[in-house]
Amino acid sequence: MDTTLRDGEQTSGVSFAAHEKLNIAQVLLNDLGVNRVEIASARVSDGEFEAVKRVAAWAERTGNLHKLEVLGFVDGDASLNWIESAGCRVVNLLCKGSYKHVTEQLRKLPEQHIADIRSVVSLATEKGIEVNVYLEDWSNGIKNSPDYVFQLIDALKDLPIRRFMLPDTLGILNPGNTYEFCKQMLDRYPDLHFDFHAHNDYDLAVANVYSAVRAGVHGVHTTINGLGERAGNAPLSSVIAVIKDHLNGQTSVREEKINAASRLVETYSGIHIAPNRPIIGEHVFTQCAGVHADGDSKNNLYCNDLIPERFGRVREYALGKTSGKANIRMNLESLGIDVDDDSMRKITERIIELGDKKEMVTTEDLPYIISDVLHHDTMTDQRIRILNYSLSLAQGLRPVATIKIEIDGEAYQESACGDGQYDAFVRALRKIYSDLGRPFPMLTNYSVSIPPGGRTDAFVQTIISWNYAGVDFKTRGLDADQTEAAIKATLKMLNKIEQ
Ligand SMILES: CC(=O)SCCNC(=O)CCNC(=O)[C@H](O)C(C)(C)COP(=O)(O)OP(=O)(O)OC[C@H]1O[C@@H](n2cnc3c(N)ncnc32)[C@H](O)[C@@H]1OP(=O)(O)O
Ligand SMILES: CC(C)C(=O)C(=O)O
Repeated sequence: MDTTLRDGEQTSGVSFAAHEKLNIAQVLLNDLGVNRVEIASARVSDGEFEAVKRVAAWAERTGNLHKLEVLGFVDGDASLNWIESAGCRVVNLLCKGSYKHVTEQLRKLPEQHIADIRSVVSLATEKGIEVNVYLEDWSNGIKNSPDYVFQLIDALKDLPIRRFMLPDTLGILNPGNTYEFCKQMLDRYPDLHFDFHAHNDYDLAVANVYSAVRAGVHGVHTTINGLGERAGNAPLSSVIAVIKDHLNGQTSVREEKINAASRLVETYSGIHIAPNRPIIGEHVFTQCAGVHADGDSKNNLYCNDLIPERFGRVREYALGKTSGKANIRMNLESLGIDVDDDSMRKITERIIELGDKKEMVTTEDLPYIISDVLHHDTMTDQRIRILNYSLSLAQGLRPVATIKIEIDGEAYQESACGDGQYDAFVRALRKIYSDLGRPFPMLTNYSVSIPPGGRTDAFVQTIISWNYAGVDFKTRGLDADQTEAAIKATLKMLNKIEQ
């Protein structure tokens, strides 16, 4: 069960708009093939009610309604009415899984709490709403008040409850005791369905899911990109890979769709994915060390089972201080450039030198480096050139760009207004491309930074991400002026798409 839209939205700073919730639910159920999604907590807000209504209407039309779940409270008919009016049919009832939570948060005796739960379950059954039960703070409960946990389950086990869901609410478990506690539940209640819900406070969420599955739980909860309260939940990407590769298990999730889903949630949530996050991080399929690149060219000696293509990604070879000839050759090959051994040595030396200065080098920088190092103009191979441009910026007026470019020796000129100087530049460029009937890539990200480590000569680095014919790539420009850096990155893109 994926709870990106409920626990994931409990990440500090995250709030999904209704259309974003709908889109994420569609991606989870249609593209990824997740079995169930938890889309909200009941009673949260009017906006949340509208969002749930919208997702439920779509799910009803497409036969997915039984896969939508909403967290509800033990509050008589209040949560149930909310869920019913929003058009949903499954409640995940938030019951207290530790003695501490019942007595200190609800300030009730276990018997009173059990009576309240019974009454909600009975109301839900009357309304035709299916019930799953969360045992909130179960990990603490099973450690410190197991008698209460068993009293609760003994009292509920014969009610129409489809699943009992065991949360490690505070992320306090480790792989050893997750196994032990889950096994205890499964052995004591062999006829009940148990889900495990991990939290990542000790960075053990995925390891704990691994142990819970080994112990035999029937379902696990995940979120895209590991979003969730505090340090988050178990990320779907890693859980799917671990179940397949380490537990020899099968899931319904289509691995090759994971990357696109992660990027979508990254955009909607505004929570950046760390570049070294397994499976989905930007750099996790990039080999940096020369020895690794060399080994890959000799029967993929440095590849494991996490083949990037499994997850809709590609292997890359970084260029920098730790590059050897193998890294550079792989990149040159991808550009269709062949150089002799002496030139290769000189290019390698220059890239190492740039790496020593903390400069980032991308594949698209290579033709420029080659021109510079070999003192011959490989740039004559460049089919597109920017001949002239003027950018205007005036108080109270929209910026205007006039540009003149050359494509295969033919010059073209256009002007356009934009929201900023670079936007105006790109709009003018788009006009030329559109008049010529040439496709133009989609700009998917734009970041400006000082090169890592800072530079005294005040250079700025603009890295632009593009998508062209379904392929994602980046180009980089370095200049004292931010807009000029972006224009340099754009020129690299224009020539890259011609290859
Ligand atoms: C571990 C988890 O992730 S649990 C996540 C549960 N989901 C959420 O909390 C969703 C977001 N929450 C909200 O929008 C709000 O907190 C609401 C609408 C649920 C309640 O709002 P408020 O009425 O303002 O109460 P507030 O948030 O201050 O306190 C929570 C109340 O719920 C009670 N409560 C806690 N757990 C439960 C439960 N399982 N069932 C019923 N009531 C509960 C608390 O005892 C407290 O009641 P009190 O005010 O009478 O002491
Ligand atoms: C909803 C609750 C049970 C939860 O997310 C947790 O305890 O971690």
